[in-house]
Amino acid sequence: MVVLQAGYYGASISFSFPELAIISPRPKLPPPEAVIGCQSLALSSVQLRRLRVAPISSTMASRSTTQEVLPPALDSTSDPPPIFDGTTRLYISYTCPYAQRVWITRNCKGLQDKIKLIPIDLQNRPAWYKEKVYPANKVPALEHNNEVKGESLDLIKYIDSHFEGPSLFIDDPVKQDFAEELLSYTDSFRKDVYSSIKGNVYEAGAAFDYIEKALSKFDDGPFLLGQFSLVDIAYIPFIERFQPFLLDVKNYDITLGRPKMAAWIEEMNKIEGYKQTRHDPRELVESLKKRLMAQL
Ligand SMILES: N[C@@H](CCC(=O)N[C@@H](CS)C(=O)NCC(=O)O)C(=O)O
Repeated sequence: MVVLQAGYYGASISFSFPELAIISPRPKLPPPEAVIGCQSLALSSVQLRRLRVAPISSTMASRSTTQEVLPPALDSTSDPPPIFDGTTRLYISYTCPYAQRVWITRNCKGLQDKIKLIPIDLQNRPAWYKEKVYPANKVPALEHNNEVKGESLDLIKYIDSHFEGPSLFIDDPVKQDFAEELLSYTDSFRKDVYSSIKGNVYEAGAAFDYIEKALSKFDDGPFLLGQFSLVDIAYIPFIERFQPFLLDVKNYDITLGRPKMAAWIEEMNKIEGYKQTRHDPRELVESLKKRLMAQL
């Protein structure tokens, strides 16, 4: 695990993964006053060195550097917010990879003041969430213009096209076609890796090879469409979980022999809007282990 930690800017948030059952009754959250961002965290000297030397391009730098104070999660004892009062609200769980996609999108567009985060404790959900906000009773959900919408892949596109901030969709028909192909593969990707965790991990190789090949398609940048886009945002929460888990549990390094993947992860780790949503990899691994054990 030492190797892994050099590349991470951990935040003290625990993790939940829907297919892998439960971790703890209540996710461990940062104290209300905690600031999620590299400055507030206890970093090792290696991490600090990486942070100082990390080259951040001007485009990256403009992608939101707001250090946000995260609100505590609402649980069954919490009152609902004043729903449909005109405020735009993003209901998330700090531990949900699907919600993380939308949270990253909101951060990367610099919408911290326009879209209010409402974290929900999924293990002790408030009844009003299903009754008054989102009958599907899942996160993420977005309250906007007197409506509530769900589904992370729909929401990242919706936020990108309905709100201000830098566009995260690439205006090129060839890239757009490829974006749709990649987005429609996200679910199979997740399922393939998940089933390989239970069985032969080398079967996951094909899923990671697909990503490696995708990263080779455009040579105008290290991201899945060359330049940073919603497609990177759709995959990264799952890679963030699979990478440390497979390394720890199966001794399988997803970046070995996949140089594009290694470079992509390194570049993603420099995106401020993503960094603010990241989890401590040790907690990810421990949570996944517990969940997997519960299923065996
Ligand atoms: N397809 C949905 C999946 C969302 C999802 O499964 N969220 C989980 C948390 S990671 C959830 O809310 N689970 C609560 C439940 O199923 O009761 C999306 O992409 O938004």
